[in-house]
Amino acid sequence: MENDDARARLVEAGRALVDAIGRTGVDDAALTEAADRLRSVEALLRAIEHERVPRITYDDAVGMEAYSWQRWNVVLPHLEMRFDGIKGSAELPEGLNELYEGPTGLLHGGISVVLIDALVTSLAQFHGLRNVTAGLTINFRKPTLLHTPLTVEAVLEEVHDRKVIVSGSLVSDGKTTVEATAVLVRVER
Ligand SMILES: CCCCCCCCCCCC(=O)SCCNC(=O)CCNC(=O)[C@H](O)C(C)(C)COP(=O)(O)OP(=O)(O)OC[C@H]1O[C@@H](n2cnc3c(N)ncnc32)[C@H](O)[C@@H]1OP(=O)(O)O
Repeated sequence: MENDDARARLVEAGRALVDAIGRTGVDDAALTEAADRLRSVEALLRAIEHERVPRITYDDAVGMEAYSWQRWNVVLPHLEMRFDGIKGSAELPEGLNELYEGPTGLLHGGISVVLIDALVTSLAQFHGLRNVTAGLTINFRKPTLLHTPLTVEAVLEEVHDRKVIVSGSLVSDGKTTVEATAVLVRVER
């Protein structure tokens, strides 16, 4: 990829912008001016486009003990994933903010599912098991607070012919708030 530092700076600015758009209380004239300016920034960026948002490929993920998931995607939470044998984990040291709110002050359950699904499927990929999620059982045990450190955890439980079972959980400030079991099915590509 081109210069990682420059792209990281852009993505960080983009994440801050998305947050500011969500919370702004400025008047209509300022909203209109902001929209016009953003359209010109968009045109600048679209001068050269990738077909997809750059991300790690399946082949690169096999055996890679640490990687940044969705580092270049301002829409999804960025996770620093680590893999060690049958275990995987990912940290969000500052937790997530109101952009991801479900019940007031709490993380939306669907976002918890995204975090867990991302880690369990990536753990299987680390082991060279190319997969899609076929089934996911989720239990929301406790509310997950916003702005609270989060850890996502996964354990590779069983590997069958095509089926792979991985358990996952979300830990918020030391408490397990969400537990999951995923049935992954191995696919050709
Ligand atoms: C970092 C790198 C980034 C690069 C790559 C990043 C990819 C990461 C993926 C991210 C995770 C996702 O979001 S994945 C997206 C969401 N998921 C999907 O779109 C999947 C849609 N579903 C399908 O395509 C299909 O249903 C499949 C492929 C899952 C299965 O279809 P199939 O190939 O015809 O196989 P089938 O015979 O039905 O099933 C195979 C075996 O699995 C079992 N099985 C199938 N479904 C289930 C189920 N829900 N619960 C229990 N078991 C099941 C069957 O009983 C059978 O067992 P047995 O007879 O063998 O015992």
